[in-house]
Amino acid sequence: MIEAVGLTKRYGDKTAVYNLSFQVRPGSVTGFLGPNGSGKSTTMRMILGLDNPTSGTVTIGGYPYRKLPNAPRQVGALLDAKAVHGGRAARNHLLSLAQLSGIPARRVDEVLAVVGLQEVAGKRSKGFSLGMGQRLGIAAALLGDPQVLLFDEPVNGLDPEGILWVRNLMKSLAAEGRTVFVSSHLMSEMALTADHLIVIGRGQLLADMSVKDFISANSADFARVRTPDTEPQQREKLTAALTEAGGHVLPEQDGALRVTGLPLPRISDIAHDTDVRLWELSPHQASLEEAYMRMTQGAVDYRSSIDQKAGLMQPLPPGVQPPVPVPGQGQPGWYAPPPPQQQGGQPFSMPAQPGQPPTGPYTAPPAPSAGQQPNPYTQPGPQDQAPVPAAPPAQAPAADATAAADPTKSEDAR
Ligand SMILES: Nc1ncnc2c1ncn2[C@@H]1O[C@H](COP(=O)(O)OP(=O)(O)OP(=O)(O)O)[C@@H](O)[C@H]1O
Repeated sequence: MIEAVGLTKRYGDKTAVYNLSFQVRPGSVTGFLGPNGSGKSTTMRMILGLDNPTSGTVTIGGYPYRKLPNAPRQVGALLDAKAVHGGRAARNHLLSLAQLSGIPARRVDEVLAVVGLQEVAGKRSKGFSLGMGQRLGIAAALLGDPQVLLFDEPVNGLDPEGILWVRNLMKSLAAEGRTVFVSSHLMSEMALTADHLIVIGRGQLLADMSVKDFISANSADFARVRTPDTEPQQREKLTAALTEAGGHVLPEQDGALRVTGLPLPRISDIAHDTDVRLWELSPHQASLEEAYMRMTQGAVDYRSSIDQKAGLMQPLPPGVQPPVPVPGQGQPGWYAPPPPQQQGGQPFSMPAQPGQPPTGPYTAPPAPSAGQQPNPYTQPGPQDQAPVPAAPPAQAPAADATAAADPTKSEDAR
């Protein structure tokens, strides 16, 4: 089991991970989700002893990684598939890792077969595609037949067949009773692969629950109801009547209402009884991806904006209007579909102010009590600062935990 308690990591004045506590249990795949820069890789590096926590602890089977007896045989990891000596053939790369960890050479051919790289085992990995590199990194993680496996974005660059293969591999490793911890940006992929989810945003815990619970909490049916745009009082009248009847009504960005807790025929009857005309009454199901994006939306550091192409625009011909954003199809600067403006608080929300606990059923742990360190989230929000690309980690993670000691690494620089 992997256990983090109050894990915090600061790089100068940047807090990458804050007060993170969770457990990753054997026998299941635990998905580790969060937007870009939310602290997933930093957390994984701390688990593997490649970075020291500023405070808090993280252990594997009760030991910090560096004190774990025979660590490379107990823990395998894929952190950065590109962190290999590119001039070396795939088989030789694995052989050197095996030698360093006291693993018999014949194991190399076994793992090459598992990941499907036998045909290219004699080729230098610098010619490998992203997907082949991922497979080589997975082979390195499997070398010691470890009980605990960590994979940082393992499906990155894989084709659909490769994604399916990784999904099945993770599941079969967990079915053998191993602890499998796998990070991803993709809720849709994790919903198919993982049994349990740990979701973080800006280094803080947003959710720690089974996928089953996540699905039952988030895939509820809802009705979309639209009243005439020209008569806003009709919308208010219907909102009041539906709420009184026990429904939960959320206004949507484009003026429609999202109604849960009432079947469609009942909504229709209530509209009829209150003399409200309907322009739309349709059944929908919230997608998990949407629920995840809503959950993490307040914690997104890097948002895109509309490409203005200011210096490149041709003058429009007389009488032609510039295009306007289409309601419901996203807005400039939105990373995710905008959340409904809720009447009872967001179901998932980040702290509105640094140090304040978030509201909602899936919330970060309570703010630290007296004596603990204050929440250091004092960086300006994304609106307050120009977006900057995520800085690459100062300490390049190795392709697997054993590769940290790869003495050939400096040859890459030649
Ligand atoms: N060595 C470092 N020095 C300074 N800042 C760092 C370092 N490593 C990570 N960070 C910062 O810490 C934050 C968390 O980064 P991290 O790579 O852990 O996020 P992530 O969730 O893995 O992101 P992604 O999904 O984009 O890979 C980012 O703001 C990043 O810039």
